[in-house]
Formats: sequence, C-alpha cells, structure tokens
Amino acid sequence: MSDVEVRGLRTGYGSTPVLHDIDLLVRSGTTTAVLGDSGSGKSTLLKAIAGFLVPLAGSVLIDGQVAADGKTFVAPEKRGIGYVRQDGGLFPHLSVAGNIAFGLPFPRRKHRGRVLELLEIVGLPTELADRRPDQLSGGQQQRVALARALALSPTVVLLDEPFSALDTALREATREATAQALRETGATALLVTHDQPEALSFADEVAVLRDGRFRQVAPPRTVYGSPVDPHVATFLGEAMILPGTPSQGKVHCRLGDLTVAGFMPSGACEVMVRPEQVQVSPAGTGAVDAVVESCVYYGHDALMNLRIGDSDTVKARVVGADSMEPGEHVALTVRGPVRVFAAQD
Ligand SMILES: Nc1ncnc2c1ncn2[C@@H]1O[C@H](COP(=O)(O)OP(=O)(O)OP(=O)(O)O)[C@@H](O)[C@H]1O
Repeated sequence: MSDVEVRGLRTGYGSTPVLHDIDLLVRSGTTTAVLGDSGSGKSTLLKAIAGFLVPLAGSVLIDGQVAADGKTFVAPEKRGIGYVRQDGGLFPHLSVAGNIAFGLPFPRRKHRGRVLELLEIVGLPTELADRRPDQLSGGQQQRVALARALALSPTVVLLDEPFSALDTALREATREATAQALRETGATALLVTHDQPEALSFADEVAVLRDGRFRQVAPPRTVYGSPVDPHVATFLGEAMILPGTPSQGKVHCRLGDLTVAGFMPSGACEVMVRPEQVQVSPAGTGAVDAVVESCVYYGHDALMNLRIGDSDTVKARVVGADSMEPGEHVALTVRGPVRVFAAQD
C-alpha cells in the first residue's frame, strides 16, 4: 500500500500547461474520484502520476518517494502502478489468461494459478480464462482489464473512466466488483469519471477539477452538502442558486426564511437549495404557495417544476408515487439548513 501525493504540479503537452498548481494526497488504501468537465485535465493528471507525462513544475511522490520532479524521473514501469483505460485495451489475439499474464515475467504458463486467483478477485468465473476478449461482454472485458492491472500486485491503481462504455446495470455490477477487488488488494486508487453518482458512491474523497485546477477535494458528503462555490454545487447533482438577503439570523429567499449552515453573509448572497430539500404539501400548509408547472416522472422519484407568484420557478424532487399533475396548487417548505455563498460580482 502507498500514499500518492502530488505537490504544486504543473503539466501539459509541449509547453502548454493543462494542469496548474495541483496539490493532492490520496492516502494509502483509499480511493479518490477525480470529477470534472470534459477537457478539464482529468486524464492528464492520471498520465502525470503514471509517468506518461513529465511535470513542468512540482512533483509526484509514491509512498513518500519522488517519482517525478525537476531532477528525478522514475519510468512508468518502475512506479508499481496499474492502469485501466476506458476501452479496457485488451489484446484481441490473446486469451483472457494471456491478457492477464501479459505483464508477468516468463515463463507465463507457470502463472495459471495467479490468473485464476485474479479472475476470482474481479468476480469472474475461472472458465472464462481461455476465451478471447471478443467472446466476452463489455463488463467482463473491463473486469479482465482490471485483473491485468492487478496482476503485478500494484500498490496504486489508476482507473480512467473504466465503466463509461457500460450500460447502467452492468456498470453498477462492474463498479461493485472493482471496489471489492481494490479492498481485497489494499491498493490506493484514483478514479477518473464524468459521473457524479459514481464518484460520490465509489470514492473516499472526491476531487473536483475545473480548468486544470482543483476547486474542492473532500469526502463525498462534504462536496455534496457543503460545496465551496455555486459551480461545485451545480456540478455535483442538481442545485438551485437563489438570490437571498440576511434576515434576523436566517436567510430570506423566494422559498421563505431559511436556516443557514456555515457561512452567514452580511449582505446580498446566493442560497443553494437542492430539489430534494423542498418538501411539497397541500396548499396553505407550508412556507410559500406554488403551482405545479410540469413534472418529469422517473419511477423511483419525480422532478417537479413549480411556479411561485407570477414568474419565479423552483424545482422539487419527490418520491415517484407523490408526483403531481400540472396546475395543482401546493405549498413548499425547505427542509434542513441551506448553504449560502457571497453574491458574485
Ligand atoms: N496528447 C495531447 N496533446 C495535446 N493536447 C492534449 C493531448 N491530450 C489531451 N490534450 C488536451 O489537454 C486538455 C485536457 O485533456 P484531458 O484528456 O486531460 O481532459 P479530460 O478532463 O480527461 O477530458 P475527457 O473527460 O473529455 O476525457 C484538453 O484541452 C485536451 O485537448
């Protein structure tokens, strides 16, 4: 097991930096999910940690040892890192066993026991060992790619959107098998993903990257419940950012006078309310009255657009069975404290 540490990292392609002043510590045996818009630099960070890119400034340390800085550069194959790509990257002409044993020292035929053990770790039946990749489902191929990355017992595993090509059910099963395999091997992991629920459910910490800089690195409940700014708030799940003003120890906004968690502003501010915080009750029984404008039904839940007064609209997420028809009159009350940000200039 190893800590992965990045200090003041600036790196990119040629002389153009993509990442600026990146600091990150992934503690031994834990998983950090790196989340960000397309092009924000997520894969670039993994490449720098793996040793496929040289830092323009700053350093990469694995288990306290410098892997790259201005003076030292440890080659990728000497870093003890396993890498799983989005497409798995399996060799089509080799069997599953051949793929998994590929990086192991000769003679490979002696590694059959290790291959079968790795198939079990990633939750695949050992009978698949002699199939070719094109005889496997997408989820099975990704598990083989993970087994191959784990073959040399790496202390660090880098996962670059390994589940993104899979459909929802397969994605969840493959993600769970991967989490289990990482727990079993005790590897330190970085997962790059676009998918917010995946990041929140899979990782011990979530690192939100924007334009090559980290905006927030914190446990999932903190980034979701206490985002540092409106961008992180709206990037991680759905959030309404409403204009507000302080009012007798609370904050006043179009959803009423709300209790504030954390920072309390002295003047105009922005109030974050998540749709699931908005409780819907019969008209006249809540903080403000509203009319249902539209409702999108998802089965387990439903997202309603509601109009307050003539023009203000807000959203409420309710369980599917409580979804309502447009035109219904209701009342809204915000549950729990809200986060408040200083108003943007
Ligand atoms: N080999 C390369 N040469 C030059 N520029 C590159 C190269 N690879 C990526 N870039 C640029 O670096 C920036 C960051 O790319 P990167 O692949 O790290 O983003 P990302 O956050 O992983 O995006 P995505 O989610 O779309 O995969 C982008 O502007 C991209 O065009």
